[in-house]
Amino acid sequence: MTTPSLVTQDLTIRFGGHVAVNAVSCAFHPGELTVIVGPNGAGKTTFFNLVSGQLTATSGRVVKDGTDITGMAPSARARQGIGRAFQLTNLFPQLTVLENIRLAVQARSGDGWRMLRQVTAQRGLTAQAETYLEATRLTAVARQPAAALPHGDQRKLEVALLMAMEPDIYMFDEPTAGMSLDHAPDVLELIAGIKADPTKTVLLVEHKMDVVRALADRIVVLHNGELLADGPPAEVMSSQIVRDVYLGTSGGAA
Ligand SMILES: Nc1ncnc2c1ncn2[C@@H]1O[C@H](COP(=O)(O)OP(=O)(O)OP(=O)(O)O)[C@@H](O)[C@H]1O
Repeated sequence: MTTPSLVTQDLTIRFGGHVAVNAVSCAFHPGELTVIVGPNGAGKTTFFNLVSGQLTATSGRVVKDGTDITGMAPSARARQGIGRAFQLTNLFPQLTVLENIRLAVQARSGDGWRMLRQVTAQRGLTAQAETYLEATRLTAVARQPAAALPHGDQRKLEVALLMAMEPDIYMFDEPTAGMSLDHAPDVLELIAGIKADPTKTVLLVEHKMDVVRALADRIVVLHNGELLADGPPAEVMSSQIVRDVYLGTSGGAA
């Protein structure tokens, strides 16, 4: 077993009297894709927010490659290699697809938003951006404004932006939500490609059981903010407690 890249220790957050994530201890490893499932309100998105920094834990810790990142802002966590796909919020809608990806490459390369750069360096950025365009099969729409893309291509662009940041930890929250059936396989293939890289750790929140079956190396089940089960997909999905509280309460899940 590899050393975990990401560990949560007794991770907890309270909203008033409500404990949305309750003492969740979990370790995530490079080369492994973990799907986090659970009924509505189980705490999945809140758990993600605690890892990526949108929320700060009431108690417990988040540790990335041995560094305690619990108190860090989202931008500092991103610099530590935590990458989370957000719908649309990272896009500049009036800029083209290529320009959006180029900005992400530039941000990661440490040049920030500096405009005056040498032509050769600019070309290097464009060449890198083009590799992510090709990887996400967006080359044909490279010159279109991001805002003009159909929903499915916008989701692919979100994956391209995330890849351009070259994180160690990829976090996807329902990556095919709202996508048509013909676009979803492209995004799932992209995520499968990322998980094939033994240096990358992938966390996925997902409701669709066909997506879980296609991608999961491991399943973590949250219920009422607590870790209910954690293990290989076949073991977790056949466990009686999971069938009772999760599959039993979520009619569309099976
Ligand atoms: N900022 C907040 N203030 C108060 N309560 C919150 C807040 N964020 C989340 N909660 C509560 O925490 C619980 C967990 O919510 P969360 O969105 O994490 O669940 P989820 O498993 O992602 O659900 P879904 O599958 O419906 O997206 C819910 O009861 C929710 O109402």
